Amino acid sequence: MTQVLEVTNLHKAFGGIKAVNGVSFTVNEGEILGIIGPNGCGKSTLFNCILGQLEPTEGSVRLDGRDVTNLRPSELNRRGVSRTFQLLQVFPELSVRENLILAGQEHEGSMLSRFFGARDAGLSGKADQMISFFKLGHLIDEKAGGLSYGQQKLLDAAMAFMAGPRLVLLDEPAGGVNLTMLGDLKERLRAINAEQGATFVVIEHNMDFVMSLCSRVIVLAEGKVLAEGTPAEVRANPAVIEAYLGH
Ligand SMILES: Nc1ncnc2c1ncn2[C@@H]1O[C@H](COP(=O)(O)OP(=O)(O)OP(=O)(O)O)[C@@H](O)[C@H]1O
Repeated sequence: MTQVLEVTNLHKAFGGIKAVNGVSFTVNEGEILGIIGPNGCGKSTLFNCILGQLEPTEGSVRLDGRDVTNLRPSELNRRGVSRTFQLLQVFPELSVRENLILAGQEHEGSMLSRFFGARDAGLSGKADQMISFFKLGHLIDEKAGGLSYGQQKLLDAAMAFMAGPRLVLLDEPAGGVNLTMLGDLKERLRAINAEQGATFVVIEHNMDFVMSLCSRVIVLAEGKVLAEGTPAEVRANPAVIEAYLGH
């Protein structure tokens, strides 16, 4: 099995707070890995250390066997690592298609696109593919700001996959999304995984969403890995029930 991501003994302290305290895990090619845990257990800090937004105090991050610890987010993006944010990053004044083209341009490192708008640069074919894949065809020319919150989340996910990246990290994709859209989002994420072999890691509070989407789940508690396994194994783990599920 090919390992896409390997996190080894990662630590991040903020003064006396050990937000991430010796976390190690791997993500295999084509896998959907879920990371769950109670509020404040270190999920976002872990993501931000992997993505170059925070400098780990200790430990390493490898992508396809190469050390990428402390690389800047833009460099990681060029190497095929993409992410969504807890708070939406879509551009409300731009159309669905323009948002997707812009996401593709940013992957290619053209931050100038932020200033000069979404020029095509050969990306519209790919944008149309994503629009059809994420079933956004009826909204193609709508301004992103006019979409429902759930539709914007779908667009946000489509933007992260725009560059056909090696690895996508999804930060609470289900947050604030209604049940119908949640079903659509899950179905589309499953499909992109099955049909395109996309590898991704999902941080999520919504337990049902994680348990039904992910092939493997890691449970964090107080900055450490408390448990790891299939959704069924994790659900049955007494330590997990005590620390998280029981609340
Ligand atoms: N910039 C920071 N400065 C100081 N402490 C921080 C900082 N960022 C996070 N922390 C602390 O680190 C710990 C882990 O926080 P983190 O946001 O990573 O948890 P989380 O699991 O993502 O929480 P949530 O589910 O609420 O988003 C918390 O105690 C938090 O208060």
